[in-house]
Amino acid sequence: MVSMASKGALPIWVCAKTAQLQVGCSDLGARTCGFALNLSVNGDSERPRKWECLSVGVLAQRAITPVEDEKPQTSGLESSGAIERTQQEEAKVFHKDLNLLPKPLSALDLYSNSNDGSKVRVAYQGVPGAYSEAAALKAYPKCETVPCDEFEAAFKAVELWLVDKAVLPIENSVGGSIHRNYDLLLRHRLHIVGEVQLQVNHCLLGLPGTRKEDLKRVLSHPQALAQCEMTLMELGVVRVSTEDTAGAAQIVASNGLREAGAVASSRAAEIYGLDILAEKIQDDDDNITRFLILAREPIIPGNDRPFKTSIVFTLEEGPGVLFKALAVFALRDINLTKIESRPQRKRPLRVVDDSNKGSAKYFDYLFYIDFEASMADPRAQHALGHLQEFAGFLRVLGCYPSDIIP
Ligand SMILES: O=C(O)C(=O)C[C@]1(C(=O)O)C=C[C@@H](O)C=C1
Repeated sequence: MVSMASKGALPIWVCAKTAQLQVGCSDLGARTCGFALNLSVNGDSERPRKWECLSVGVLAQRAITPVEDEKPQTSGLESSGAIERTQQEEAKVFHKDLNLLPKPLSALDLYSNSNDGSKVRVAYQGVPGAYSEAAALKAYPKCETVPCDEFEAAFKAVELWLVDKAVLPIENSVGGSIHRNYDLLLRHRLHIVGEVQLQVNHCLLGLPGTRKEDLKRVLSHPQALAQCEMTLMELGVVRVSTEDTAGAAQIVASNGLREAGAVASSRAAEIYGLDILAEKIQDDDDNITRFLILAREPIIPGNDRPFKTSIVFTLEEGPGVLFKALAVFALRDINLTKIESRPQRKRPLRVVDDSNKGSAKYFDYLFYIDFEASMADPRAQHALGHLQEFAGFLRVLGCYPSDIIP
């Protein structure tokens, strides 16, 4: 079967002989994109000979699709006679409009040279209208935003070259850390290449014509519900968790829920056709969420503007080790902006054998630290060299320009 590679999606190539599937532009292109799927049905590991564009995936929204020339070579045997004619007929049927011909993948498709991010595809968790999407647009005003259902899907989308970057929330000034993303940072091998600080002004949304007094339930992301605790207490509504704030607005709108409201952005109200029943309903006026921008490659640390570095490490057992670890920064006048500890999942308990007093168990932690210095700064290099003396494990998660709220 051959179907047309429409604009806005990735082609899936199938080998007629082995039924191997490959997603991407060409043999080379797909490898470059890092997601060749080889599903051999009969165990035949022979190099595929005849490739057809089977269908287009829902994996991506913009075309990164091959031109005819980019198809993997067909052997002389198979390109002869009837097969060749059939292919020519198919080509006529499917490529009448030259604009529909897929464009070759170029370096510009993968990296942006422009500051507005017009060539960048950025994954975020949630649906259009989520704050994470706003954060992506703050970082790359003309980027193409790609919604993902889970944080992990956004990590994977970058790893699989489906997108260039991911923008994910890491902490909020009221609600605190988003632990899931700390854990995922360690599990995945992406690099932090930037941060976005976003002022989050929550609105209470409802179907057109509803009044906030009529609401019995309010739906939103747990972080957003926590950030609006006082307003929601006053309203006396039941709080219902959703995957993201805009998703809550979508549920209220698409189900025509008259007795339910959503805590979400004013942009979500616009997108899903809801009324804004109250504005700035967060407990703290300065409600800031900090997002991280993740990419496959690190950026070259600079010292032309303020930079931050994020690291994660473990410490060996001993008195004052955390104090010593933090001192490596204090000694060099390096300011720490964040410290977070997470349990070491594979080794949550440490058993200390002391025959006089029995066995004591302590929790073992991973420490995440952000500090205000670039890795181009010798102070930061020396601090990390010093830290290695106490750390069992140390990884630099990224070095990136600090963001500011204007
Ligand atoms: O639900 C959204 O809109 C999100 O982008 C997620 C999120 C979060 O996880 O903290 C982002 C910003 C706000 O703090 C509330 C929710």
